[in-house]
Parts: sequence; structure tokens; C-alpha cells
Amino acid sequence: MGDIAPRKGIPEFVCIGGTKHRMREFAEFVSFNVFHRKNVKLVNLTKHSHRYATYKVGPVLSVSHGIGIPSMTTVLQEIIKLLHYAKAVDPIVFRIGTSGGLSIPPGSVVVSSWGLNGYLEKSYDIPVMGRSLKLPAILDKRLSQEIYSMASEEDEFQTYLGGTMGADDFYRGQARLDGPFCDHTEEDKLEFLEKLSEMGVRNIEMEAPAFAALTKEAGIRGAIVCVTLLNRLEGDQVSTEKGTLLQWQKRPMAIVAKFISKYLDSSMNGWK
Ligand SMILES: O=P(O)(O)O[C@H]1O[C@H](CO)[C@@H](O)[C@H]1O
Ligand SMILES: O=c1cc[nH]c(=O)[nH]1
Repeated sequence: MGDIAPRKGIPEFVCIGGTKHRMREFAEFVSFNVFHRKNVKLVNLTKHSHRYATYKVGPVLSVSHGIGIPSMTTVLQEIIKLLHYAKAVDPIVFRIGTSGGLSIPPGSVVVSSWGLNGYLEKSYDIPVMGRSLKLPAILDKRLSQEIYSMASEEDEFQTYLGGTMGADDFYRGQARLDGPFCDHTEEDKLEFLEKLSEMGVRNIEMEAPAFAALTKEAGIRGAIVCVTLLNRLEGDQVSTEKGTLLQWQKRPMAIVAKFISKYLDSSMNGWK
């Protein structure tokens, strides 16, 4: 146990997701379900930045990232630097999010195997000094399978393993017909969504390829676990009532918390 004690205080798990509210809830969820602590006083460690929210519960950091790739990659790169300076040993970064599903029931959870960009390539393409830098958007296979194995037949929802398209736009970029601008037909949309399904894409959100690429480039294991708010083959509007949507957002939290709990139990590193 001698080499384990100094790890106290160093993040081993980082979980990021779009909203400040969700990431505070995740910190509460972990505190209660992983560490069995009630009513912990959570402090937003980055309150004065006004940009993102960060909570820490034992070895778990819970951080909001806003909408889309530029916002998410900004905070993800700050986290990669932080993990480096903190000398974190083999940390794992998760994204818990929401998405639109493809031919799966709303409320299902998707554990991503890879990210797909808007050009249907498994890569994250960033313009750097006038040129396009292309980074592969493949997630850690073993980790995604281990997380997928956390799903149980007793869950009241289905969990799937598959590709995730990360679009640069919520409306046209996701083939929606209900945005302020639309230059495609219902037929075009369905043809596109069917094509994605055939490629193995299970859901669409707005960060997957960049998250996959940057965690891979950093040599950090990363996983994406998203709930689907609707079946895009059946519509564009998220019409499920707010209370139900908030309950559904707890599903990725439950899977990730279960994984963290199991991981800490097996590593016996003194956190629990
Ligand atoms: O629920 P979050 O984590 O914000 O993720 C999804 O929701 C946002 C769009 O509403 C995008 O960021 C998309 O990726
Ligand atoms: O359809 C959806 C739902 C959530 N987030 C997205 O980016 N798309």
C-alpha cells in the first residue's frame, strides 16, 4: 500500500459533459453511489472562470464542456495538461452526454466505439496554420467493451455499442428539417440517416470525433457514453417531457459510476 497513499488527491477519472447542472449532478451521484457519502458540500472549483464548472469527489473530476467541438476541446486540452502536471497515473476520461439515436428506442444508451465527422470519416480534422490536420477518431476498444459490459438485463433501458457521429451543427449538420435553414428534403434526410446506420453509427451528437482523437493523441483512455433523446428516423424535435429527459440523463451516469466503482474495488487503491 506504500506507493498508493501519495495518489490521494490526484484525479484518476475525469468525466465531462455539456451542462453545468449535469456535471454537478454527476458529482453528487458519484459521491452517493460510489463513496456512499450523503449531503457532501460540492464546490465549483472553476466558478470564477464563468465558463465551465468543475467538481471534485475523491479521485473523480466532473467538468462541464458546453456545446460542440471548439468548446469541448478547449476544456479537454486544459484537463490533459492538468493530468500531466498532477502526474495522474493512467487516468480515464469519459464524456457523458445526450444524442439523437438511429433506429433505437429513445432513452437508450450508446457506448461509442469510434467517432465519425460530418464528412463521414472516422477522423477529427482541424485547420492548423492554413492546413488540415487529420487525427484518427478511434476510442479505446477494451475500455468501451468494459463499459458496455456494465449494462445489465435488469436495466430499464437498452445499451448499445456502436459508432457516434459528431456533427458541427445541430440542425443541417444532423440532417434536421426543423432548423431556420434547410436545403434538403425528408427523403434526403432518411437516406442519409439510413446510410449512417449501415455504417454502424448508432447516435449523433456534437463532440465524438474530437474527443476520440485528442484522448488517443494524449495516450489517455477515453470513452463516450450518451443517452439518446429521440429516434431520428422518427423525427427531429425533442418532444419528451423535461422530467423524463432529466431522468434519462442519469443513465450514462449510472453506467460510468458503476464502472468507476468496480475499477476502484479491483484496484484496491484505498479510495473507498
Ligand atoms: O448533452 P451534451 O453533452 O451537451 O451533448 C449534446 O447536446 C448538445 C446539443 O444540444 C451537444 O453538445 C451534443 O453533443
Ligand atoms: O439529436 C440530438 C440530441 C442531442 N444532441 C444532439 O447533438 N443531437
